[in-house]
Amino acid sequence: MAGKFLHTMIRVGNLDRSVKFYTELLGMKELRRRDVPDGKYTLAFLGYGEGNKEGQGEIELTYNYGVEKYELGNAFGHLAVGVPDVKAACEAVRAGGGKVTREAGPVKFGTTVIAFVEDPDGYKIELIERQ
Ligand SMILES: C[C@@H](O)C(=O)SC[C@H](NC(=O)CC[C@H](N)C(=O)O)C(=O)NCC(=O)O
Ligand code: NI
Repeated sequence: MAGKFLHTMIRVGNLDRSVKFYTELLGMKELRRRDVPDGKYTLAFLGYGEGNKEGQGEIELTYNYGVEKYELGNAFGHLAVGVPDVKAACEAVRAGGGKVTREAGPVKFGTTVIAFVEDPDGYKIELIERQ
């Protein structure tokens, strides 16, 4: 079956808090937002460049009215973002009040430089060094 990866959806407890994190600290752009009062939820789609329009994946932030916290469980791993300089990206996240949970350095048993940061809901985001 032909297909195209479009997005990953995560539920967040405060939409503007998450949009601020992904745009101001990770450099994404809010591409569109859709409020669905009948379903009591709001969606915000974020990504780099034009997102799906230029073949890039997007993150779909889902806010359910009045739900401020979720149990993340032990199944979710991480989202991954490619950046030219992981160490600098970690410093930018830290300077913006974000949490770096694994400092920049070669991946265990490998050579690619990675780091991990957490978003405001505690979802892990892997930063991978790539030009
Ligand atoms: C726009 C598209 O990418 C969507 O994912 S909307 C799908 C819709 N989402 C929700 O209902 C989100 C709120 C819900 N309370 C939740 O937390 O998942 C959805 O899942 N619709 C169900 C359906 O059967 O249409
Ligand atoms: Ni979706």
